[in-house]
Amino acid sequence: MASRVNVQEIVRCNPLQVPEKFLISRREEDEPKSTADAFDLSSRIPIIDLSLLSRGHKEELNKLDQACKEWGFFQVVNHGVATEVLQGMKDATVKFFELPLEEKNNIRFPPANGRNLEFWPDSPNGFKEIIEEYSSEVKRVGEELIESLSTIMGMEKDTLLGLHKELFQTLRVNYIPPCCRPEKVLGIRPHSDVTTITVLMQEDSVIGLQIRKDGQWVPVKPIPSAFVVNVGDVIEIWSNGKYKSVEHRAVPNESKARLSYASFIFPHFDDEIEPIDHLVESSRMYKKVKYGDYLVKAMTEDFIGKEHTGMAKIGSSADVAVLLTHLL
Ligand SMILES: O=C(O)CCC(=O)C(=O)O
Ligand SMILES: [Fe+2]
Repeated sequence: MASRVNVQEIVRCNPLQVPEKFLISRREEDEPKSTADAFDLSSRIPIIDLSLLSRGHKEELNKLDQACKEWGFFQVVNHGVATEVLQGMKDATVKFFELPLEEKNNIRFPPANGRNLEFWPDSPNGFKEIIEEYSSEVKRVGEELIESLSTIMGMEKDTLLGLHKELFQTLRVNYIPPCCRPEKVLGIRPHSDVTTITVLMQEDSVIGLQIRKDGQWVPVKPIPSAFVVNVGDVIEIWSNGKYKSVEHRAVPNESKARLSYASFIFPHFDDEIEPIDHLVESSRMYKKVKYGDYLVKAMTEDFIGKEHTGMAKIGSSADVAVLLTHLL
């Protein structure tokens, strides 16, 4: 198999030289910087107690509603996933990243079709097993959150889950090496997630995730053992824009590597996504899209930030282009 670019090797061989392709573009340099205001906003990112939420606690459901409307992001505590499982996942992953480069280069890339243990590497010892344990716990957390989303969207608890012909889940571990020029480099470019929801575990001691809010890049300060959850594009479309799939990015740290564990929860490729009738108040903002087509286009074309959501927006430039070709 052809070897892939390995950022650990790049940093090991030449820690002071950042390759051109990792430097932020001019367009991204125009982005707002994180200011004191951003740090202030950061302390207002909602914190949701899953045990209350799942028992139908009214106040907690209201908090979720506000969080999805105003932030698109929240942290989840009291989720019931044992600390040993969270730590076990982190420990095994660190061991995985310490494996020799040749061994990592021999790993097959899975097709993007959801959770399948067959595609995860056998070493380090116990890696597959902890991934399975961690992922099934995260799936339970994801399902409980989707049930509460269904409730706050004015539907029966199981309606949203039922709109998924099948509920898929994938796990991506992001590794961002320490970087000598953190202000010039982006670890993960600005994007919104093409998911129903994303459940992220971050390092307890390294800040890296930033979300776009009120024209600022707001850091999401880790709360030990909490998950960071964000509403994805699918919920934004189903709710006709009431709940926001918010742009976010990850920046490197000067002295420490940062790992993050993103579990993406999303529908079947054949599912058709469109605003749910009773959530359309005045005008319909999104048209019907086939999830698989939307995902593939979002992943393969050169979009920045939330540009790809234009594919589903009524009245976007993509729409006008189609109309023009029909008229000509
Ligand atoms: O590393 C992070 O905190 C964010 C990861 C992320 O946004 C993603 O994997 O989609
Ligand atoms: Fe993301």
